[in-house]
Amino acid sequence: MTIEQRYQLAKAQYESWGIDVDAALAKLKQVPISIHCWQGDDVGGFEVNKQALSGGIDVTGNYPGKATTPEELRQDIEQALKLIPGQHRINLHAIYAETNGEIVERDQLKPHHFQNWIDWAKKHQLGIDFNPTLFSHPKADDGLTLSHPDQSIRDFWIRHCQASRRIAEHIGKELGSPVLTNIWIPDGYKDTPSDRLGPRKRLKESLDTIFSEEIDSTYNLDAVESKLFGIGSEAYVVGSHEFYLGYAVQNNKLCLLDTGHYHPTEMVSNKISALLLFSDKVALHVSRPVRWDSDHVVSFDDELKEIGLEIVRNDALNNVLIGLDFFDASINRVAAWTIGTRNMIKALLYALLMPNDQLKVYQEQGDYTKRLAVLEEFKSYPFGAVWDYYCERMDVPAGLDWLDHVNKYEDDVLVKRANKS
Ligand SMILES: C[C@H](O)[C@H](O)[C@@H](O)C(=O)CO
Ligand SMILES: [Mn+2]
Repeated sequence: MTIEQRYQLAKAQYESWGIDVDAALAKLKQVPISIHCWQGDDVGGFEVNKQALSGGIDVTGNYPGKATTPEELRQDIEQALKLIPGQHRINLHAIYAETNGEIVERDQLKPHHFQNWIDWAKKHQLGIDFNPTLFSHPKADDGLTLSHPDQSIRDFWIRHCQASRRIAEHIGKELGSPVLTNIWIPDGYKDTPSDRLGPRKRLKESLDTIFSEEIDSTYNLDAVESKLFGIGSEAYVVGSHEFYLGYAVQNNKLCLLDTGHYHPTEMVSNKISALLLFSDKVALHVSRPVRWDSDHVVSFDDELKEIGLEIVRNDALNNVLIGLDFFDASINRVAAWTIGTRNMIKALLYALLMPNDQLKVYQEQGDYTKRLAVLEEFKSYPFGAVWDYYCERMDVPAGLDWLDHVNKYEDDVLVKRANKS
């Protein structure tokens, strides 16, 4: 049976529930996923005076063929994009600046240091998102940045964040699409602090200074990302969830929820509807924590499906800015992007193919038996047939065929690259 024939059968089954499958696919096509560039080079970046990865995050594995130049990184992303249906965005960190062999301090970064990324994004019709990088730097060696007791260190990082917002504004103007600028800092303490309030007061003041410069939201949107703990900040993180939730709501900023940044049984899917009642937009870093904030490649698991459902059933496809955040160096990095991004899109499709309106009615009527029965029944509906059809229509490989392309790319490009270095 062809993909088209399998699709027609699946479509009929979904349509018996009143689900408009073609409309679901048309909607899906419009949803951009912000794909993080840092999966491609293990969060290295291209600074001339590059430092080891710090900030309490870690990448394990040594799969051959890591991108070591901006050209290689872009080439690898292009390969992944050929295997991912839809038109997406690329999420950059400030350390991916191109400075022509010159050492440029992070507080001195300018829009032109990202011109190659902008030109490339235009060529491939991609949006860009941005992150100041407040780690892997001598001024973050003690794990403190915007909350540092030393004013001069705080000022340096404030200037870096200000520079980042200006870069984002420029990119937003150039690409005609607002850039999400997300601030994440590693600040915290390994052991029980003797003062929790002081560092948080300093962080609040630093953020107020950073955001005191008005930037048009047509070009730039600001987000703040909390964390529960990191390596070396096990006891206390300055930018906790409550801190940033309060800050974002009070200051009209986006709260960015990273799925790896909460207690292991605390689910981001359960937070989205709560936040959307107080904020027009919410941002996500979809990741997969395995026992801790391990940043595994996103899997098509229960939590991912639940995130997709929460976005779709609350009609929030335009309100939830979906970004990815994982970095696995133990497998082919192009495959990592492909698997994780396809899974995110699959989760949205899965949600679009649910009888969400009926399920709400069952709940309102107190018919929890039917709610559970239908939710379970749909788990074995022919979702894969619709997914394959979508991939084929979007001109990317259906099923596992994408892996042949990755294997060929590995032989043609990655192995040769690894052998050269
Ligand atoms: C590269 C980091 O993962 C990223 O900036 C941040 O979003 C994070 O999640 C740190 O744990
Ligand atoms: Mn994150």
